[in-house]
Parts: sequence; C-alpha cells; structure tokens
Amino acid sequence: MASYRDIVRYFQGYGAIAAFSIAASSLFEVVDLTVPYAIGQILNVLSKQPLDAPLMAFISAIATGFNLQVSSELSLVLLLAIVFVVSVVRAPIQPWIGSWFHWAIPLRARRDRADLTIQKILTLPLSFYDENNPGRIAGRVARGLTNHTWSYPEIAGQLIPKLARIFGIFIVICLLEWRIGIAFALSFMAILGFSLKGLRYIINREALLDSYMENTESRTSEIITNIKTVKAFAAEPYELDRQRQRLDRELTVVLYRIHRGYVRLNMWQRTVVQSCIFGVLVMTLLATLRGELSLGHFVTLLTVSSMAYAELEPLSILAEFLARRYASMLRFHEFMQQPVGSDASDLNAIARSASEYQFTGKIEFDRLSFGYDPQQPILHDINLVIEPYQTIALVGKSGSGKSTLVKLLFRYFEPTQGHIRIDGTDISSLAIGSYRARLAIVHQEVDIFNGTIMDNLRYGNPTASTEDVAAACRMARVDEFIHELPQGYATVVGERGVRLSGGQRQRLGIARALIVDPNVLVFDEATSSLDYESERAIQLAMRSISGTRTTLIIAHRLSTVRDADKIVVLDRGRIVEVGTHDDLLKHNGVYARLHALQESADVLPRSDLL
Ligand SMILES: Nc1ncnc2c1ncn2[C@@H]1O[C@H](COP(=O)(O)OP(=O)(O)OP(=O)(O)O)[C@@H](O)[C@H]1O
Repeated sequence: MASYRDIVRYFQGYGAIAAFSIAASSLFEVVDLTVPYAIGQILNVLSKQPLDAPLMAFISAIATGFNLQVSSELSLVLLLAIVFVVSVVRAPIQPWIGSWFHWAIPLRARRDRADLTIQKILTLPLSFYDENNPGRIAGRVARGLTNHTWSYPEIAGQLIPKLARIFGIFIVICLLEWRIGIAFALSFMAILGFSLKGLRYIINREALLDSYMENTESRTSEIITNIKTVKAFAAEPYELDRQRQRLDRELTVVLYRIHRGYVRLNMWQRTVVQSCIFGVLVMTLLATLRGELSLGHFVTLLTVSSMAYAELEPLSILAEFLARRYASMLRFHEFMQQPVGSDASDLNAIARSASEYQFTGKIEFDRLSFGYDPQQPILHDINLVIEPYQTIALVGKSGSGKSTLVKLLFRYFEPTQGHIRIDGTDISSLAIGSYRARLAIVHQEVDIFNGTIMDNLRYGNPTASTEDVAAACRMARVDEFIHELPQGYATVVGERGVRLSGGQRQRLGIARALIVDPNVLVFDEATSSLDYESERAIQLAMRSISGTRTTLIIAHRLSTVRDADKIVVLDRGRIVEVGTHDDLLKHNGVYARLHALQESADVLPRSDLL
C-alpha cells in the first residue's frame, strides 16, 4: 500500500537542497514581518510615542558607532533603511534562492522518476499487461508524474513558508500582547483542525473519482485499439452510451460530493476567519483604549493578524489542490510498487552481454508442467528433445498449450515443475537477456514500430551490416516488395507511414528475426491470418530457413508443417503424438484425423478445421 511517505521519497536525493530552499523561503516570509513592525514604530515616532526598548537600544548603538545624536530623524531614517533592506534588497535575491529550487527539484525528480517508470514498464511481468490495458497504465503514470511535479512548488514554496510566517506572526502578537496571541493561536488551531477533517472526507472521494477516471480512460484506449471491431459491429452508439454513463458517474462524484464538499468547507472557513478577524479587532481596540497598547502596536498587531488570516484562503486553496492530487499520486506509487517479473534483469546488462552465448540449438523439455494459475495446470509432463538445426512443428487444437510452451521457452513464465535445457544447460541458470538474445520469434501479428523499414529490420540487431540485412530480406522474401515502396528501405512505416499488408508485415517480421541470427527461431502461427498467396511466400521463406538453425513452427494449417523433421501433436496440454508427416498419417491418430479434415474441407471456415 502506498502512503504519503512514498510521496516524500519521490523527491529522494534532493533532501539537502530542498531543506535549504524551504528554510530560505520560510525565513523570507518571517523577515517580511519586520515591515509592518517598522511601520508601527514609524507611527510611534510621528505620534511622539516611545519606541520599543530593543529597537531604541539598536538606534543608540548605531548613533554611538557613527558619532550621531539620537533623534526622531535618525530613528525614521533607520526604520526606513530596515524597510528598504527587507523589501527592496530582498526582492531580486528571493526568486533565485526560493523559486529556482522549488521548480528545479521537481523537474529533476520528474526526469528521474520518468526513467524509473520506463524501467518499470519494461520489467513488469507479461501477466500484468494481460490484466491492465495501455490506457489505464499510461493515464496513471502521466497523472502521477504531473501531480508530483505541480505539488512540490506549492508545498515547498508556499505551504511550508506560509505556515512559518503564521508562526512568526503568532510570536510577534505574543510579544505585543500575549492574551491576543493565545486567542489567535486557538482560532488557528480550530480552523486547521476543522479544515483537515473536511479534507479527509474529500480525499476519500477523490480516490473514488480517480478510479472511475482510470476505468473511463481504459475503455477509451480499448475503443481506439479495437476501433475496427467497434465499427464493424456498428457498436459506436453502444460505446458512446457506456462512456457517457461513466462520464455522468464521474460528474456526480466530482460535482455533488467533491466540489460541494470544497464549497461547504470554504464557506465555514470564511465565516470562522472573518469572525476571528473581528474578534481580534475588538480585543486589540479594547487593549489600546485601556492603554495596554501603543498606537503603533495597535496598527502592527492589526496588520500582522490580518496578514495571517489573509494567508488562510490561499492555504486552503493549496490544500484543496493537494487533496485533489493526493489519490492519483498514491495510485502512481501503487503502480511503481508492482513486483517486477521473474524475467526482469539488469536492463543495461542485457545490452552489454547480448552475444554472451552461442548455442547449437538443442532443446529439451524435461517433465515440464505449468499453469498460469498453479491450481489449474495447462501443460502436463511434457517430454521432448529437439536436435540442433531441426525443424519442429507444434500442432493441436486451439487452447492445447502450444503458445504457452513457447512462452516458457522464452522464460516469460517459469515452469511449475520440470526443466527446459538448451545445449544441456537449464535455461533458468542462464542470464535471461543474453539467453533471449539467441532466440527470435515471429508472431501472428507482427508489431511494426514507427520508423523506416530499415529501423524495423534492425530492431533486434542495430549494428547489422547492410549485407546481412539484404541477405535476411532475400531469405524472408522481403526484397520482392521492398523495391515497390516509395523509398525502399528508407520508407517510413507504422504510425505515420506507409501501411504494409499482412503478408508484407509477416515477411518483415521474419527478416527482422533472421537479422538477429538466432540459434532458435519460432514461428507462432505466422501464416494463420494470411491469404494463400502470402502463405505460400512465407512457406517458401520458412523452407529456405529450415536446416540453418533450430526452428519451431506453431501452425494451424498442416500444409505449413508437412516438411518438418518432427511434428508434435498437443492435446489439452499433453503430447499425444510425435513423428514425421508420413509417420503420423500412417499412425492414423489425431494428426491423421486433422489432416483428413483439412484436406477434404478446404471450403470450410478455418475455425472448423482445428
Ligand atoms: N496469460 C494467460 N493467463 C491465463 N491463462 C492463459 C493465458 N494465456 C493462455 N491461457 C490459457 O492457457 C491455455 C493454453 O493457451 P495457449 O495460448 O497456449 O494455447 P494454444 O494451443 O497456443 O492456442 P491457440 O492455437 O488458440 O493459440 C488456454 O486455456 C488459455 O485460456
């Protein structure tokens, strides 16, 4: 659970400079009080009333030091000099000692934390992304960082110095008339206690609002990602209606619970503050009439107490801002406290040791069992040996565990039981980044990053030579379409560039994988969403790769895997058959049945085949 301590720790590393700048700003606020005091004493000089003893001693010391006569003129000049130093001389210094640091610290901290946030995003386990969509994560991170950045100057540059100023005012009032000082302190404690109680209620509502807002953002992000499906199903009115309901729910909370709470709090604060100001005026006037206060002290006391009460309104606005942001700051820290995946490694180490291993590509699955939920096993007792440079096909019904087996090979998840070995070494004992760098995968949906074709090709190996890229592109048959693109390899694709067809993306994905020169290459249903012509091109590419490295092919279409050295048939998480295409046909088991179905039913929808 995140707490206010995490908010303080966000600025860790800047403690000394923060303490200095906060102390300096507080000092400026307190020193400011000399102005109304000096003006009160000027009034005493003008009305021929005595000056305060400490001030008189100071004026006498100056007069003696400079061989001058103590006079009203000298007193006025010195008092004016104090006002000049405290107001005019201070003015150009204050922004550099106060404001500069009040922004420099959060801006630097923001950079540090944004860096950590990216590290966190890169190292969170895949299961986290299965449960949280990009909109929710991005919204939480962005709001968290922004709210910390905005809150720091308000706390360090305003809230704390203003509280110091109020404390200074209390001391001044006590020195002038202690009974009014006590009344002043009591009124402040009452106002602060009452405000804190009100704010606590509002903060809870803000947390509710924040979670509602995350839900709305999350759905908006889903709508954007799945916009084709939304339109295809003519679901726009439904989505609009759902989002409207969410927005209305947010408005109800923000308007009737939160905003009304602030207005009510503000109403009470104002009423109490004005009553206190009036009370202090009456008490001060009575003390002056009784002769307990000079005219100068009367003016000073009224001025400083009004200054103190005047601070209450900006302070309560600040407290309101902080309360509005508090919940989202805590949610940011909850995100940052998410445990990283078991595959999280030192991010810098991955790059340094990318070529640490070289494998022949022999893979052994040894009594392997696994379940995303340990109570519900998905894979049971998998035993399989893949020899170097072999091409192995994994086939089986949807949900039989083919992709899960590959996820375990990539160490996205750890097995519940058993081992996976590469060249005889348990993969769990290898440096994960270096190990993965020797593997490559081509998914059904090839992700294209915004950038040129060349950037995308070199994604896994930025230092690949042009010859290596060209060779991989020939093997993956990328060269067949690259020349038709406006700028060849320099054509911008992705977010703001030329769109590639499904088959072109697949071929680009294969070339990208080959450029890494992996020891093990996996095709995870790489041809499933392609038309026959594109599928044929990919099959030819696969055929030319076959024998150059260990290759695992997950496929629904059996025509893709006919040439594999070994076909492994999975059923409900168990290996039920292993052999070549011909062996398995002869065996007349599950594979033969699936094959017969596909051969005889080319006209059937694909979902009926497997
Ligand atoms: N991230 C996950 N969390 C929980 N369960 C999952 C997760 N991914 C897959 N599963 C479950 O694991 C089982 C095996 O899924 P897997 O994707 O490995 O099957 P598959 O044979 O590759 O299927 P397909 O051919 O449809 O891709 C399924 O029941 C699926 O619901």
